[in-house]
Amino acid sequence: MQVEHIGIAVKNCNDANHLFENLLGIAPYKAEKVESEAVNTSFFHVGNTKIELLEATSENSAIAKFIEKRGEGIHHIAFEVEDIYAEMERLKSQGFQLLNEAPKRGADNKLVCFVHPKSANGVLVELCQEIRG
Ligand SMILES: C[C@@H](C(=O)O)C(=O)SCCNC(=O)CCNC(=O)[C@H](O)C(C)(C)COP(=O)(O)OP(=O)(O)OC[C@H]1O[C@@H](n2cnc3c(N)ncnc32)[C@H](O)[C@@H]1OP(=O)(O)O
Ligand SMILES: [Co+2]
Repeated sequence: MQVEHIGIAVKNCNDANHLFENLLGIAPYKAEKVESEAVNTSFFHVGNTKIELLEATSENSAIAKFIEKRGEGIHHIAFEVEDIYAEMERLKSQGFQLLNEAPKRGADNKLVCFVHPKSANGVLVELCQEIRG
């Protein structure tokens, strides 16, 4: 299985873009607003995976709540899956608590589903499957 991306909650995407440009020595390859999650994102390629910076666009965003409670930092790990519907069924039957009933549209042309951190050793897990065709 491949780590598709690591999500990092930031207060300000512009500032964080500069910081990560300096840290990694490369520029972000894309920025995308995801309305359904109330976030602005930007992405950096790192080896076979990506860093996703996430800034809240509303105070109801999961990112705003996270930063309020815990401050900036690593927010989630996303795993790439071939068949998100099958993985959701498999994880449900294993007792994991899924945060959405059906996959939803994420950034970067992906269908995504989240697993509650309370059922995954305190780690918010995102499953993502590329939207094909
Ligand atoms: C664009 C897309 C993409 O890549 O395509 C994205 O990534 S969007 C990324 C943004 N979207 C999401 O994260 C959507 C899924 N997330 C959610 O539904 C929510 O953020 C939850 C994970 C359910 C947490 O919500 P909320 O804080 O309101 O719930 P809560 O107060 O009941 O929190 C329950 C406990 O989980 C902890 N908690 C909250 N967020 C956490 C996180 N990211 N990692 C680890 N623990 C976390 C809280 O501190 C709390 O712990 P204590 O009980 O110990 O105090
Ligand atoms: Co993500």
